[in-house]
Amino acid sequence: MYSVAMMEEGQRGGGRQKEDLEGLSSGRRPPRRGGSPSSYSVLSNPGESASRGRGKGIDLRLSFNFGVRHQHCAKMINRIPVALIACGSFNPITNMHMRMFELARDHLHQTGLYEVIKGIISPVNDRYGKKGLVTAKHRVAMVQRALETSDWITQDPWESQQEQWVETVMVLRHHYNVLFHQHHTKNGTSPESSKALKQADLSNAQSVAPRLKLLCGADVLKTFNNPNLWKDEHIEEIVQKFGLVCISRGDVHPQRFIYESDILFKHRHNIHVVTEWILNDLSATHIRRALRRGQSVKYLLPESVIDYIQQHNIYTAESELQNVNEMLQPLKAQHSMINVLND
Ligand SMILES: Nc1ncnc2c1ncn2[C@@H]1O[C@H](COP(=O)(O)OP(=O)(O)OP(=O)(O)O)[C@@H](O)[C@H]1O
Ligand SMILES: NC(=O)c1ccc[n+]([C@@H]2O[C@H](COP(=O)(O)O)[C@@H](O)[C@H]2O)c1
Repeated sequence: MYSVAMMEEGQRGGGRQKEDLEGLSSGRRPPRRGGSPSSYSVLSNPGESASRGRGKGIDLRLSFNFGVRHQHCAKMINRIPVALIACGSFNPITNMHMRMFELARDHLHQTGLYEVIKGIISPVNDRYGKKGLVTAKHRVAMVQRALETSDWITQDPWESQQEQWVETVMVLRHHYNVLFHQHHTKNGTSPESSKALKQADLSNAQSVAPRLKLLCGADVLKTFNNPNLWKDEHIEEIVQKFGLVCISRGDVHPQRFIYESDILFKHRHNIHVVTEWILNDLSATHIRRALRRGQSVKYLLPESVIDYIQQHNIYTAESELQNVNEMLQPLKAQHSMINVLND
């Protein structure tokens, strides 16, 4: 069902996204939608961040925020709704994981094409087999605490609750189906009527089914290169049918991997590369190491997560030995296939 409903962005709208991306990378303004003179500068509005999220403080910003929010909503009309999903270990979740969502949302809004409607964090299944991976029960609880401060990023433990490790494309298919059904329930439409609407113009934005894009760091894009880790047809499905938002990580820039891969290059217009200019090398591995050594991790992850880690004494020399002699599940599957072929 989802394959009918989804389409590569570059195939629609006469390649407008391509223009937008080129416009952005060259510093040109992306083309405006609906002729509004400032429709792309949604997030450059100084009141914007105050109008999102917190919003509980009663002060003079209230009336100002109302105006800004109203303006913000007006600017979001006719945009393609997008949900972003990040799959990973989150062992533990760090500030950078949440920042990744903020960077991606800013970027997509600034294209003038999309409205990001939600973020989803999907912690990997315990059977993934990664060294030092603590149980999903703890990783999910930590993500839950971290997300208390976000009004748009959510967590979905579906992946972690499956019997086995699940390939990322399956996770995307599952969440796309959920989104698709939620959309129709909300609008009181049938999935069939939406297929026709998808071909129609975007003026009826409420009726446009949301897209789901995979959000990841450049290191994940780099692993696409490893044929034992990812199947080509899965990579193709991810970039063609869903789309990718990839954040640069340290000095790892995704453009090279896109250029060097035929599949990624072919679907490059469905890959959004976002540069994080505020460089930091924050990773869950660094956090676990510091914790094992009794060093402070304050300001690298939310206080509520640090409290949880301390209460449950999660990261120790022992926990780091989890799966130490294990092969990653995707490699294992490939390995057994090669053995069968050799027999
Ligand atoms: N500093 C960062 N910059 C950009 N992306 C990041 C950063 N940290 C994590 N990510 C991204 O977040 C997602 C989830 O990552 P994951 O849970 O594996 O965290 P990690 O910090 O890379 O973990 P580990 O150090 O254990 O490998 C991945 O797509 C990863 O690329
Ligand atoms: N073939 C696949 O679908 C495949 C292969 C390797 C990793 N992954 C996913 O990528 C993410 C990587 O997480 P880590 O960076 O923590 O290893 C995980 O969610 C994992 O399930 C998927």
